[in-house]
Amino acid sequence: MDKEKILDVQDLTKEYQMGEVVVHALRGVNMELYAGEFVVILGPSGSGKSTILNIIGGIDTPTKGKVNYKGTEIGELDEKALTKYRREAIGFVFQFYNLVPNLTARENILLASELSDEAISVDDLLKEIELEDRGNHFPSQLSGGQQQRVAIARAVAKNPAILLCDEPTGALDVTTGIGALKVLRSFNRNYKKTVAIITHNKSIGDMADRVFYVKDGVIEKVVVNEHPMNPEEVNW
Ligand SMILES: Nc1ncnc2c1ncn2[C@@H]1O[C@H](COP(=O)(O)OP(=O)(O)OP(=O)(O)O)[C@@H](O)[C@H]1O
Repeated sequence: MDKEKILDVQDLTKEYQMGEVVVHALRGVNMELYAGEFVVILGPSGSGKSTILNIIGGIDTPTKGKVNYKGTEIGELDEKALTKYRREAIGFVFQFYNLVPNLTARENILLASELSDEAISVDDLLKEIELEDRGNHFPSQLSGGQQQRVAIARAVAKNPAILLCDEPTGALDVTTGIGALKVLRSFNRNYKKTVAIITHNKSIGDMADRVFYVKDGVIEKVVVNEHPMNPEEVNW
């Protein structure tokens, strides 16, 4: 069966006018995301990865080009519909976990689940991230890797179709980084969510179904892995 194309990105450009100089962050990006795929976006610093992710996620707008989500052009949505898209279709995970410090792990996840009518149960999520006995702990009482797992559960809680992750392992060491990748992979496989990860770490590409290589504001190459590795097999 053909995979469902969930997101179609066409000819995105993004320019910043910096005084006399125009910075071309994106120069015509085309990409397709398919339902249930685990996608890795690789590329050097400044190549445009975060810009792509932020535009896809509806938190930035392109200078030109289109993002089509399941048949809807997100550039044509009014503010209310765009907010709904951001809330319901997209989950974000960042390098620094951005948990609310005076809320427990459980409350951080619960807060996000209240944004959706189709939220995933917090107990299921705490189990999935192997922190079922730490739900009542505050972020400062958790390690970096544990906090990132809570941040991932929080992003998944509202049951979004697409999870966008900007350097989710950037602040973690190998062991805890692989722990975060395992959680992302299990959400991807168990809940059939599309997961897109930006990373500098080429070896993480080995666990992707599809790898996009970004260079100088364009997609230079797309590689499909017929046999993606398990997170624990990735040679960091
Ligand atoms: N607000 C802004 N104003 C001006 N230039 C910007 C702005 N945001 C991004 N840029 C420029 O756009 C280009 C792409 O930036 P982007 O953050 O998307 O790259 P990246 O591949 O995610 O980099 P990194 O891996 O270092 O995070 C860079 O040259 C950057 O300096």
